[in-house]
Amino acid sequence: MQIDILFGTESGNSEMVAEDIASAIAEAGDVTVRDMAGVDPADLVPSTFYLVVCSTYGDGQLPEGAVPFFRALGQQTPDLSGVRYAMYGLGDSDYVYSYSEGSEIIDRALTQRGAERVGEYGRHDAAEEEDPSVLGVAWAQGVLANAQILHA
Ligand SMILES: Cc1cc2nc3c(=O)[nH]c(=O)nc-3n(C[C@H](O)[C@H](O)[C@H](O)COP(=O)(O)O)c2cc1C
Repeated sequence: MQIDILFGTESGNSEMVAEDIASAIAEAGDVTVRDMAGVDPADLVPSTFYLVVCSTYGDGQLPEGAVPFFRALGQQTPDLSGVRYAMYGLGDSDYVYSYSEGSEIIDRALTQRGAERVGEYGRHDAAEEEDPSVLGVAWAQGVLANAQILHA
């Protein structure tokens, strides 16, 4: 199955995580990594499974790279029925009132357009010690195994 990893980043962490996930799951099928900044949400299709990796900036805002994608979701209102995705948010719980909100903004916008979120909502907290890629790879492998896209 085609797996498309979409990252939304401001300072590069989400891109690094997306690339590391792609390397780890390369045997699952055709895996691509794309910056959300260059993705038209109207082009998302049910035959592809999407892994979305997105950080939070400002105070609960989208990272710069995710803004055009979010705007296009609101302006074009594409019908994303049948599209399945899983979400991994990067954030920092020191931002007590806006922890991981950027990914949640994208998550809400996708479900409002009819897409279906699948599996565990992954999160990396920069206030903790864990490596975002190690957690992200384990998250992706779990999601893909549960969705029977990747065999554990
Ligand atoms: C200026 C700034 C603002 C941030 N604001 C938030 C925030 O509101 N909520 C949150 O959960 N994390 C916040 N973070 C943490 C980032 O989401 C975290 O460092 C993440 O790993 C960055 O990923 P990126 O490099 O892909 O953008 C902020 C980080 C910076 C530097």
